Parts: sequence; structure tokens; C-alpha cells
Amino acid sequence: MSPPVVLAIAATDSGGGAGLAADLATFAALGVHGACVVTAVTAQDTLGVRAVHPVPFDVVAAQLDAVLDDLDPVAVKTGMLATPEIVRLVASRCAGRRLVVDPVLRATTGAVLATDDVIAAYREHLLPVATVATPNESEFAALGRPSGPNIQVTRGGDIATTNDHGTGCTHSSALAAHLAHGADLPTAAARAAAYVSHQLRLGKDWTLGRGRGPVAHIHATTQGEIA
Ligand SMILES: Nc1ncnc2c1ncn2[C@@H]1O[C@H](COP(=O)(O)OP(=O)(O)OP(=O)(O)O)[C@@H](O)[C@H]1O
Ligand SMILES: Cc1ncc(CO)c(N)n1
Repeated sequence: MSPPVVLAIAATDSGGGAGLAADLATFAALGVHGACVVTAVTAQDTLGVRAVHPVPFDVVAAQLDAVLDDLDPVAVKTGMLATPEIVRLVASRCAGRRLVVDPVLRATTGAVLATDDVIAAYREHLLPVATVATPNESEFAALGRPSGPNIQVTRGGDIATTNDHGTGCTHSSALAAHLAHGADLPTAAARAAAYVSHQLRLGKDWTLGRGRGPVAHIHATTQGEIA
């Protein structure tokens, strides 16, 4: 039987820890086929964001059309959306699907990844059509503390690790993957949290880069076969 298709609409992270790298690794670990629409390219590592280059709107729209026309994803997850036009496009094309919105406004390292007009577009267009939105506390405040059953504010956790770059991306991708497998929202949320904490524990002693390292997305699944 074919795996469910999940689409990630997000930006790249050259360091491989957050953004689409985290999304696609999480999809693979959780048994769904991942499609991806690239909204921006970031020059980034475990220490911070050096540059952000948005992909032209027409190219984002063409990627989205291609995936929606051919692969019919069961669930969609959004990460960094880069411009208000892209936020509006995603809202109009993805409404009605199982839609997980992770409003990426800042990197863990503090870099600003969304301007005020992007935040306004989230409030007006994307949050109202989300199945669930997963802002962290500071993103929740920046969005004006929206209320509703589909708003699930995320809060770190008690695992002591500096390898937490991209945990929000990993968490929202796991949520989308479990929704795509047919879980209801409370079940998908519990499984996503369990996946993130399990993988955070596996990678807590890794030393990749000089800053905040990545979550060990698929480590347990593959290490026996390739070591
Ligand atoms: N140190 C931790 N211990 C246990 N669970 C954690 C920890 N950090 C994150 N998590 C899990 O991951 C989820 C998302 O984390 P968090 O709220 O820190 O994301 P974020 O701030 O959006 O991350 P980022 O901006 O790096 O992508 C949390 O709801 C929690 O389930
Ligand atoms: C590309 C990208 N998306 C999301 C985040 C949030 O962690 C990041 N640092 N970089």
C-alpha cells in the first residue's frame, strides 16, 4: 500500500537542522512520503542565520500547483513562509486539507524570519483555515495571542540539551505525519510530542557544529542497518 503524502511548505536550512531538512527527515522517519515547496533559501548553521533569499512568488506558486495537481497531499505543514503573498497563497490553496501551521517568525538563535506584514497575513488569512497552529510562546505573543481550539502553544520541555535547533519544525512535521496517517488531533499531538522527545534524547550528546545542534531525526531507525 502507498504511504500517505504530506507536503511541507517551508525554507531550506543549509545546516540541515531546521526547515525543510527537518521536515523531510521527520516524514521519512514516520512513514509518509514528503513533498516540498521551497519558499526561501537561508544561509544558516548551528550558530545563526547569515542570509535569507526568498524564492520568487511565481516559482513558489508553480511548485505548489505541481504538488497539489499531481500528488494530492493528505496533510500540509507550513514553516517559514517568507512573504505576505506566500502566506495568502497557501491559505487560499490549502484550506480544507489537514493543515498544520507552524508560524516561523524567529530562529532559535534569535534571527527575525518574518516581518510585520507577514504576521498580519497569518492572522487574517492562514490561522483561520489551519487545522492546528503551533506557535511557541514568543510567536504566540507576536501574533497577538489568538484564541481558538486550533491554537496549540508549544513550550520547550525538560530534556537538558543544546541540540534543539529546529525542534518546532520537527514537532509540526510529526503532527502533520500523524494526521496524514489518520490520527485525530489529540492523538497526533501526543505522538508528535513523544517523537520529538525520543529523538531529542537520542541526539543530546551529539557535537555537530559549534552552536545548537540538530534533533536526531531518524537516527534510531537507520543506525542498525548502516553502522
Ligand atoms: N528540551 C526539550 N525537552 C522535551 N521536549 C522538548 C524540548 N524542546 C522542545 N520539545 C518539544 O518540541 C516541541 C516544540 O518545541 P519548541 O516550542 O521549543 O519549538 P520552537 O521554539 O518553535 O523551536 P524552533 O524555533 O527551534 O523550531 C515542544 O512542544 C515539545 O514537545
Ligand atoms: C529555514 C528555517 N525554518 C525554520 C526555522 C526555525 O527553527 C529556522 N531556523 N530555519
